[in-house]
Amino acid sequence: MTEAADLPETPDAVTETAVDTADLTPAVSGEVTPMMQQYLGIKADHPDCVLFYRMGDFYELFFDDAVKAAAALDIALTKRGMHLGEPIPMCGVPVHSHEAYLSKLIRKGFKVALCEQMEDPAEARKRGGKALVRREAVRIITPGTLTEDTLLDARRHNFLAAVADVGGDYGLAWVDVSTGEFCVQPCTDRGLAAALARLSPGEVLLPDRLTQKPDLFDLWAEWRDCLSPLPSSRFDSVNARKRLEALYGVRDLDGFGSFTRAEVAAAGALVDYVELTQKGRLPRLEALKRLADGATMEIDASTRRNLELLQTLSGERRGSLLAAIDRTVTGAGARLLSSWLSAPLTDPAAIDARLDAVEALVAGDAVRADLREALRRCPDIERALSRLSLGRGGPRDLAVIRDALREAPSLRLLVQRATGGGLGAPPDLLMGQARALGSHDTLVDKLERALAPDLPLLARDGGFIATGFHAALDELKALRDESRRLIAGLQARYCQDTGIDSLKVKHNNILGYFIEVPAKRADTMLAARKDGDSPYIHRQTMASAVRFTTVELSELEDRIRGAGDKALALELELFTALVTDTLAQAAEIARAAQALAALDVLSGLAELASERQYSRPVLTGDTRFLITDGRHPVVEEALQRAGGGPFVANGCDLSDGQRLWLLTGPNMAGKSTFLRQNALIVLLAQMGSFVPARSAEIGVVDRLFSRVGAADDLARGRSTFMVEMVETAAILNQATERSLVILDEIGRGTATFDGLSIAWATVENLHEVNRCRALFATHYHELTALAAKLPQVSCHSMKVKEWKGSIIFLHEVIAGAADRSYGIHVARLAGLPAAVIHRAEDVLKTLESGEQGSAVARLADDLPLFAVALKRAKQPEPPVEPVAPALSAAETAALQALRTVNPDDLSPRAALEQLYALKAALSGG
Ligand SMILES: Nc1ncnc2c1ncn2[C@@H]1O[C@H](COP(=O)(O)OP(=O)(O)OP(=O)(O)O)[C@@H](O)[C@H]1O
Repeated sequence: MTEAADLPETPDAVTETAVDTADLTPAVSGEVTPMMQQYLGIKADHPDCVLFYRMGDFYELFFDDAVKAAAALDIALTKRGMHLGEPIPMCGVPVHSHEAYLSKLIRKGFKVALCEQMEDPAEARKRGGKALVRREAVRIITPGTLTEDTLLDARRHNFLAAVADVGGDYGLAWVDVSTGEFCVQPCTDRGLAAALARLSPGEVLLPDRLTQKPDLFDLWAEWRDCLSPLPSSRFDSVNARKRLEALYGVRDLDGFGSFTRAEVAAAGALVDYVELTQKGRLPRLEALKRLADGATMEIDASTRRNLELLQTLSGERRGSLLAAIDRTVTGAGARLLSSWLSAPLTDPAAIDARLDAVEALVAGDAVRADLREALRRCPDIERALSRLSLGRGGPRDLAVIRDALREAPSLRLLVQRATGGGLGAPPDLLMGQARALGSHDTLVDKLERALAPDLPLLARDGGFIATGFHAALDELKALRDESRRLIAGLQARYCQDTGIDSLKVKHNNILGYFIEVPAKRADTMLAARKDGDSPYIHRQTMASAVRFTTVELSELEDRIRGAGDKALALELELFTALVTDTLAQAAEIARAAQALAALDVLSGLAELASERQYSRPVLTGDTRFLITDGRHPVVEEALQRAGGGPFVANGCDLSDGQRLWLLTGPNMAGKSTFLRQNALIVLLAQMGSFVPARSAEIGVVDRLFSRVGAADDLARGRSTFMVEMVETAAILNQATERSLVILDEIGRGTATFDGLSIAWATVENLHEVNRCRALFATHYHELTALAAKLPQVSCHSMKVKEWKGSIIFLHEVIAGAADRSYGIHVARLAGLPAAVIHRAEDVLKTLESGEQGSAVARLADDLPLFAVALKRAKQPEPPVEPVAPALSAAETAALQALRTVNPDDLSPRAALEQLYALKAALSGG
């Protein structure tokens, strides 16, 4: 954030006296001042935005905008001027610190239109004393279109997404405006939910019409804070195709791949929106890429949340899988890692390509260390490039590009040394990155020569071109600096002449250079002036100081301003030329940026594997699942950090014949940890990472589902049990033979028998219908009886040791069902009062000896097979015959009377009377 102190006090800053009440108060009440007319005109063009109206060194907000923003920003709401006889509510933020306020507003869901002064106030004055400074909205800032580093998280993508539908098909497009990544994918409505969950966009554009579609109500509720509905006409696929063809300068978009009409409509609407918000300036957008349906593992939003992939259930990064595996050293690498983790692949060959690269870097310790060291020196090119292409970049963005590209040659050499893992040559994926790094010597050399060591954030602050780069500029700067030395000399002379030690020559934007002396010392100077023999001309009297100038000082100021203005103008010209040179190679630079990010991710994954002894998984096209000595990546790390005992590794074999594991065991024994660790191992394997296991053979998983943990979704009016059932329903309706399902304690949120029955039927459905690989943890020991009936069900339990009336959790998964649940032991551990524990033991004894237990145990034998139940479910329900209710004469009369009533014709009072009359008729009155 630029601090006030960084702002140059030079005469060239664009200023205007901050809010002048006169500009906002009409001479005749009821009229509208020219400035207010200008404001209202711009505001009318941006009705859905908060308008930041630039006035000198402030952005001012008026009327409703001021009221809303003052509350959201917690800043003072005041009143300034009059409009139609009423005072105008107003608040303002300083320009130099406005980004912090902007970021707060955007995070709270506002859109902001930035309205700038388009000319120097001096220019406006030339048109006439009262002429208004020209202003225009130069940009609309929305959550999905941010580019400033201060508004973005360096380690996270910020996607803007658009959804379109054409003839029942959906198309999803997304772009990261700050990096230029631009993709589309075809979707079904279910796939749409999973894809949005994967991208986690900051803003979602959609046609108005879709907000009314009942099937999607739930989905929109989930994204309600990010939705930007637009007129449906903006999603016209024919216009969108033309828009995209014009963007890429091609005659036919098919050269980029074949896209559905819905995809084209979504991508076109996105480009339009970006152009609209950037007021006609498009950022550099990469060639449109298509993510084929099924190319990545489908993971729905609740599974992502439950497995705490990118953040924990409480919303923190720390404690998530991402935080545990992130060893990247650059922002771009961190963003790519999070994309890979969000979208694990399903093609074994593509996964193997990544694993080959990781393996080569695991084996080459020295290469990896050098590579990571070089990457650490690479700043974020992607975002710098995007700011430059939007005309919003500064000298530091050029330096970023220079510094990162400078590393390309040494990185290329390092990659060529990555031949570890018994491979004769570096793996293809690494070599591909080495080539993509490209050669940028000429540009780097030019930027190295051009840029000064200390760079301002904004080009307009000047002083960023290195001495020696441009002779004419050096001359102007020498002249300007010489004049500044003369000013210092003048100050010394004036101190001596007046005998006032505290006399200073100062500068501000309104007066320019002036001489300032404390008020109590000014009398002699003022008196001398009256006598006519003083060079000091009075300019301004303040409470504590008096300001003067001299003819000499004014002349010097003109010289300084002349040289300074010329130097700055020349610097800006040189800046534009450097930006043009850089952008001419934007595509190559972007490729290099992506290669840097990929190298960072691959070497980070290798670092992780070597640090934590992960091993390379084997991915296949079948449905095998064999993990030996698997560990939970997050719990293992947490245990280690806390200095706890070692993590107990556990295997899992879901091969044919035991596709569905029923896992029983006491609370706290480690069931959830085991369930999750297997899901996380699959995720890691399919994203191309080594895994925390001695070995892992996994037939690629198409969809991953988890029903673990429980939380209310009060925002959507769902109780814990309802959430559980909605998630279970999604699994049973969607899991395929290639899916992996993790279910933790289904049915525990309701009455015991209801819960058991639901859990029972769920296991049967998974076994008979979904036929997927599944892990099912439960406290319902009765379920283990199913193992006898269902060939793929295999019972496992968590090993515990009883010792002196207490239990010790061994965290080891063993074959067979647990014989008891130890719930009361855990309750004792948790500190429940002894009386409650004793009473609970008595109750348990009674229950276990009673009839209920044996009744449940007989379930497996007595119930018809699930297949029979399934057949029954598929038969159409017999039509329900309407039964005419028998009514009394009084009821029939009341009903008759009710039919004749037209509620719209009744006043509230008459309605109440009718109601009394009906009640009376009912009781025969
Ligand atoms: N394999 C393991 N090795 C070492 N410690 C473990 C292991 N598994 C779990 N733990 C420890 O035991 C704690 C409880 O594990 P977890 O939550 O998985 O138990 P649970 O059986 O699912 O319990 P509940 O039924 O109450 O949910 C974990 O927080 C962890 O500290």
